[in-house]
Amino acid sequence: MSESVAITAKGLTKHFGDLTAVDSVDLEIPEAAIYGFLGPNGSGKSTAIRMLCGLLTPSSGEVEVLGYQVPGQAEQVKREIGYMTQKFSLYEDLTVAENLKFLATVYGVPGKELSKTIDGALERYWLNEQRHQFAATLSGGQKQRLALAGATLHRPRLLILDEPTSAVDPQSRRDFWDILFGLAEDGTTVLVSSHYMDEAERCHRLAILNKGRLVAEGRPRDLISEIDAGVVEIETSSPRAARDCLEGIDGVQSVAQLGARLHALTDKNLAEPAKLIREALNEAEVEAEVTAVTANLEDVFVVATRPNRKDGEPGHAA
Ligand SMILES: Nc1ncnc2c1ncn2[C@@H]1O[C@H](COP(=O)(O)OP(=O)(O)OP(=O)(O)O)[C@@H](O)[C@H]1O
Repeated sequence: MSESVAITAKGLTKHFGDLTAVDSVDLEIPEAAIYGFLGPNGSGKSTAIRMLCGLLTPSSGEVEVLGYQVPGQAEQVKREIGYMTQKFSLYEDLTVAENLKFLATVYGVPGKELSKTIDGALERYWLNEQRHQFAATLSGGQKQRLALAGATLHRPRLLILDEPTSAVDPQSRRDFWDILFGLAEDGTTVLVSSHYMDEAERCHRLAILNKGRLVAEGRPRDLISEIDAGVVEIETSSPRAARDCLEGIDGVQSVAQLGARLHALTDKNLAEPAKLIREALNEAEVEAEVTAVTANLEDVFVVATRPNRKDGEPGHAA
């Protein structure tokens, strides 16, 4: 990954009437990085991304993208970006190759480069065998690769992906990410919003937003190692009783269900968090296996987006 900066934002803010959708966000996004935006529904991810690439005018704040000032030079930026949303927006009654040809023409790819561009895209996105197939008949993963091929035909320096893999199976999601890593290696900066932790974990860097504010930022492994909490895993056949018993105990910040297990997030300064939890469960006669564990990204997310009990504001984990 190169160390140059692709995007700098200072005090980025967007109001919609009385609502502050994005609130004084400062960001520095490295060039050729896959940069993730994670946050609950309505936390401002899409609004922030759209402002960062010049598609939406900020209420206040400054953004520099690929050397251009936004919003002043937003038109120049638009030529450098590729945009793909979760909704499949290509023509279902055209073949794969016809869809790409249409898009290449819209992007102004010169006639003599057309077939080379399309052949290159079919190769890169593993769609050669489907080139004469109607888009409507493609699998979810193939449609998604076609959408990505379409969004990158003009070789954008910045690629925006809004929840790109919400409709595909895990294998297709892995394949898709392999392609993204290839694009980043070739120098493309990728902004991706997601609800999936496994997807967020693959990003080079992450911004976690909550109620429009940046509440954590960094490399996933650093966010995990610097988490402002202890994590205790609880395996029990009575998760509800365990939660009821633990919530509200001094030193326990929150209890969240992760798959079949519970994760209790405890104050970081507790000497023996597992002992505290074990004793509380024993006293309440809830049978459970209790172990102190290393945090994962979901724990980071819970800590970063939890309401701060004292003032009702989001907690700051960064
Ligand atoms: N054009 C708009 N007019 C009014 N309010 C808007 C507009 N666009 C977004 N909002 C509001 O701004 C807030 C942030 O929305 P945004 O779509 O950026 O969140 P998000 O984190 O991307 O959400 P999701 O994960 O659900 O896509 C929400 O409360 C949303 O309703």
